Formats: sequence, structure tokens, C-alpha cells
Amino acid sequence: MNREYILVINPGSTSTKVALFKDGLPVKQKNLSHPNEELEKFAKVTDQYDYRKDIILDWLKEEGAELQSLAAVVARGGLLRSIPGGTYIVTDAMIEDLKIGVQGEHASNLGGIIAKSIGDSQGIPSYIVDPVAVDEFEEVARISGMPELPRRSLVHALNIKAVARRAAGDMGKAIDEINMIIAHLGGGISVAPMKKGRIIDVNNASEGGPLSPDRTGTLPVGDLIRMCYSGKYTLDELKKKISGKGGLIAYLGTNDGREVEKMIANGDKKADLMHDAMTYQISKEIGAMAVVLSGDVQAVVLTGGLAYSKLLCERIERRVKFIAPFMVYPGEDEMLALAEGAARTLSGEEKPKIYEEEVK
Ligand SMILES: Nc1ncnc2c1ncn2[C@@H]1O[C@H](COP(=O)(O)OP(=O)(O)O)[C@@H](O)[C@H]1O
Ligand SMILES: CCCC(=O)OP(=O)(O)O
Repeated sequence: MNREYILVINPGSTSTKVALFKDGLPVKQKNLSHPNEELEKFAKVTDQYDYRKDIILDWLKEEGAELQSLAAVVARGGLLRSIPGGTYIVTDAMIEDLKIGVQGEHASNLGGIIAKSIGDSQGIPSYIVDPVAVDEFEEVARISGMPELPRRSLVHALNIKAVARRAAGDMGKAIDEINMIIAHLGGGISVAPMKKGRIIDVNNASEGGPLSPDRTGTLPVGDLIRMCYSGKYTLDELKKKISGKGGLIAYLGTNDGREVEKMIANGDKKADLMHDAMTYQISKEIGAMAVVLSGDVQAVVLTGGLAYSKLLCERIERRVKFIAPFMVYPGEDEMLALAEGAARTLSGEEKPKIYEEEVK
């Protein structure tokens, strides 16, 4: 059987997106949503390994796709050590760090692990591309105020870079000619100032910045310390309260933006306030990043699943439109960006990076 397909795996906090690419085009793809009731059965993200892998293998079966037809497996990379952008071959050292979650727990840690297990079973390569640990910070952005706790780059790098290329193209520019602020609005939220193609700062999408569908974002730090020492919660419970059970889900019982909008349409005042609070915090972060770029901003760009919402985009546009032209690219270009990264290495156009050699 010809090995002609690239299997693309993209585990997010609320879904696993899968696709089969052939000759640069998606021939099959699906967004496999994971209801909160399913995910909350697992204490840790790595415990979801069998659950998510089985769902992917079942999908391949449903589509009649044989594992023997795969040429490579590529996945979204996780909270690894800080590394430059690019395509990486999944190595054993990377797997160790993904299992530990060296920069925290996140569904994307499962990407490389599942990719390598499927890849190894077929004797084919497995890759990750532009993982969330991509770090292009300017030095000043790393300073927090406590030397032991530098600010860290955890960012939806893959989609932000792909959307930046599209937005720049739509403006008739190359990505390295302009500055933009790109807000990826998914289960987690990244608001990134992009200076001539480099992500020079970002809120930490796991633990800081605006509240998101399932994350608190930045919290009042003194009150948080007191909560940690209250004796009421274990470390794991507190981590979950911040990421997984924080943000919209903590107030409204759902992390689904569509559900929240149904609640608003039905006259639910609390849902309306929470939705407005999220858009207020996103707008505030966009304003902060405009200052990072000294106001030299050619576009404010929204992307990610939440950007499908007209109401959400309108609420943000109203507050930030004075900064620069406003552009919206709902959803994500991650699957194509992943497939292209793998295709470039398979064709020899790009040499894959080795994680152990790139760690900062
Ligand atoms: N049409 C829509 N309107 C409002 N929210 C949406 C819509 N489509 C998706 N979403 C929301 O976007 C969020 C997920 O975005 P996505 O970029 O797929 O995130 P992730 O990759 O983190 O799972 C969820 O809260 C989902 O409910
Ligand atoms: C840690 C950044 C990645 C992230 O938040 O991804 P999701 O929005 O898919 O959860």
C-alpha cells in the first residue's frame, strides 16, 4: 500500500481535531468535541491518552483509512521547555518532557505522545510544529517583578503564525513588514503583539491574561496566595480551578461559547455579564499590547473558535477599533500549518529540528 497520507492530530482543551492530508490538501477532517462530563473523569491530562488515542483510531476506521497508508504523523506540540519556532521530530527526550508537562498540563502535551506512538507502530516519522512553548520574547517582556518567577511565553503560536501570514497577505504585505496584535480566542486565550513576524510578548495562555472559557486568567495574587494556604484545597484542585474549571465554566457551568450565547439570548443576565467581562478583559489586553508596540500597529486580528461569534467580535471591536483596522479569521489554520510543516520535512525542503538541541 502506498504511504500517501499525513495524519494531523490537534488536541485542544475542548476538542481533538484530526485530518488526513494528501498532496497538501485535507481529504478527510473532523472536529471531535469532548463534552466536559467526559474530560472531568480524568484527574490529569496525560490520563486522557488512551481516551483521545482510541477516538482518533476509531475515526480512522470509520473513514476506512488504513494505518499502512500513512507517511507521517504530525501533532500540535505542548508545554515543552522554551524553544524557537519550527518543525521538530518527536524524540524520546521530548516525550519525557511532554509526559511531565515541564511548563504545565495541557491537552496539547498529548499531541506528540500520540503521534509518536502511532508513527512508531508504522515505522514512520512523527513531528510537532510551532508548539505552544515557542518563545520569541524580547528580554524586557520576561521580567515579572520577582526574579524567581520570570514571565513565560505560552502561546497559540501555530495558529497565530498561520493567521498572521494570511492577514499580512490580505493586506498585500509580507509578515516581516508589519506589526499586528493577534488574539487567539479558543479554550485558552493568547493576545500576542507580533513585531515583524515575531511574537515578542504574550499573556500566558495557560495561567494569565483574560479569563477564557475554561481558565481564570490573571487573578488577584494576594488573595490567591491566601486561598492556597487556606487548607481547603489540594495542589491538584487549585491547578484545576485555574485551568480546566476556571473562567466561564466556573460561573456558568459551561465552557461552550455557543451555549453561553444561547443563555444570553434567553435573557440570562449573568451569562451576559460574564460574556461582556471576557470581551472587556480581551480588549484590555489588546490595548496593553498596542502599548508594547508603541502604537505602531497595522491590524488587530481575532481568530480561534470564539471568533465565530458575531456578538463577541462586535463587543471587542467596539472597544479596540481606535487602535488599528480590525480583522477576523474565525477558527484556526492549525491543521494546514501542521500538515505543511510535516510535508516540508518529508520533501527535504526543511530540516526538522531536534528538541534537545534547541532548548533555551
Ligand atoms: N460559532 C461559535 N460561537 C461561539 N463560540 C464558539 C463557536 N464555535 C466554537 N466556539 C467556542 O470556541 C471555543 C473553542 O475554540 P477552539 O479554538 O476550537 O479551542 P480549543 O482548540 O482550545 O478547543 C469553545 O468555547 C467553543 O464553544
Ligand atoms: C497553553 C496555550 C495553548 C492553549 O491554551 O490551547 P487551547 O486553547 O487549545 O486550550
